[in-house]
Parts: sequence; C-alpha cells; structure tokens
Amino acid sequence: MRASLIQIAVDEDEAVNSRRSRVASLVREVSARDGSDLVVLPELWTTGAFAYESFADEAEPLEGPTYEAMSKAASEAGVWLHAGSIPERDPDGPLYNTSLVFSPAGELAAAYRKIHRFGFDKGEAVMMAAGSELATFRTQDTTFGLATCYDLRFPELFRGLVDAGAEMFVVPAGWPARRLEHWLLFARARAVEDQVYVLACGTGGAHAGVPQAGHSVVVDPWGEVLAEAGDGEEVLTVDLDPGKVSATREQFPALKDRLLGQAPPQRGARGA
Ligand SMILES: O=C(O)CCC(=O)C(=O)O
Repeated sequence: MRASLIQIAVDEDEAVNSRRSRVASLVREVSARDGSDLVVLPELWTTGAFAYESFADEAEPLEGPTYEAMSKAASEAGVWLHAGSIPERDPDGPLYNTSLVFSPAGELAAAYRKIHRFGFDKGEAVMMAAGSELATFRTQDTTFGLATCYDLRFPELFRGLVDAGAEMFVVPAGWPARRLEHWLLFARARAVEDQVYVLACGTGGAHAGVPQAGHSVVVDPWGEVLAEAGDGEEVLTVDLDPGKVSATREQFPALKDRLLGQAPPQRGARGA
C-alpha cells in the first residue's frame, strides 16, 4: 500500500479557514498525483500545536468544519485519510487534542484523543483534557495504531497498540525544531522495538515563536528510514509492505520474549 504524508507549513500569516481549504485541496491533488491509498496530516495543523491562545477560540465539535472538510476530501479522493488532529470541544466542556481518521467513503473510521498532553504545567497540559483510550483502525491490508506527538516518549502506549494488533503506527505531530534529534530517535526506536512501520508526520514553518522541526519520517520494521522530509512544506510518498512486519517478527522474534503475564523482575540481593 502507498502512503503520502503531507507535512503542512503552519504559519500565522495564513488564516485557519484558508489553511483548511488549502489542505483539503492538497489531499485531493497529492492522492491523485501519487496514487496514494492513505494520506496523513500532522497534529493541530489548523491552529498550530503551540498556538495555545487560539485553542479555545478555534476548538470545534467532533463533527465540526475540519471533520466536514476532511470527510469530503477523503471521499472525493477515495483514500484513507488520517486527518491529523483538531482542538475538539466536547459537548461536556473540556477540550481534547483529537485525531480523526476517515475511510475512502468519508466515514469516520477512528477518533483518538491524545493521552499524553505536552507542556508540564502550562499550554496543552492545562488547557486540554487527557484521552484515556487506545485507538486503531483496520484497512484491507493492515491494522494501524494511533498516537500523537508527545505520546512518542511513552513506549508503553505503543506496546498497548501492538497488543491490539497494530502493525503500523501513525503519529501526527507539531514537534519543535529544538528537539529534532529526539523526534528522529523516537520514531526509529518505536519502529525497532515494536517491529512496525512508523509514519510520523510533523509540521513545518513557525508559529507562536516556535520553529517546527518538520522532518516527517517513515521508518520500516527493521528501523530503516525510508523517507525523511526537510523543514518546509513537503510531501513524502512511500510504499509499505504489510508482509514485512510479519517477516521481521518471524526472523527476529524478540516480541515473543516479552515477560507477558509475569511479575516484573525485582531487585535482587546483589543490587540491594
Ligand atoms: O516531546 C516533545 O519534545 C514535543 C512534544 C510536543 O511538542 C507536543 O506533544 O505537542
């Protein structure tokens, strides 16, 4: 299957509405040009992941304007669309950082509320509520597990997705340039330790004074980088072979050596 990651440049001089229609057109153009089965967009590309001041104003209900535009783009293009994430306003009040996935018919296939919020005692960590449920979606070829940006630092989340059957992870992000090396390292680490493809799609440009890392990357189950973007707006198109996941897991069956169902090792007398 063929996947296209669209690394959107999120700059303040483009209004949210203009960006939304520009991105919908890009989904249609890229998938027609590259013959993509799956298109992936980054985290919070409407506002920018660091534009905290605009989260409340730009928050949408789940089925708001971004949902409408992306559902339409997916069905018109006839592709699976991981539409990145939106600032979602739940009818009960809290905001969530919610990823939306649409089938080629434009139906919602998965929604994932980011579990690990970034910012410590400010920004997203205080403005948004934490999700609590893992999410996957299945195409005819494979099962994808969903995670968002800062989630990359928490390998236990990805092990949960492996246990739920994921063979590929899709990770939209708005990762800052100053920690680019962490981003690349985590993308490869998650691929190697879980023997999966990692499709990590970030943003380019700069907003709220935070230059974005860009460097969207696709990593195969052996940890090889198949494609890596620069720091501007860019499209990466790669062919993914779901058979490579099972082949890697058979040839190097490290996942079978997990201590499943056993108590974790305790400190022994010599370590006391
Ligand atoms: O973990 C990091 O260094 C960046 C995370 C982040 O920017 C985010 O989750 O929005």
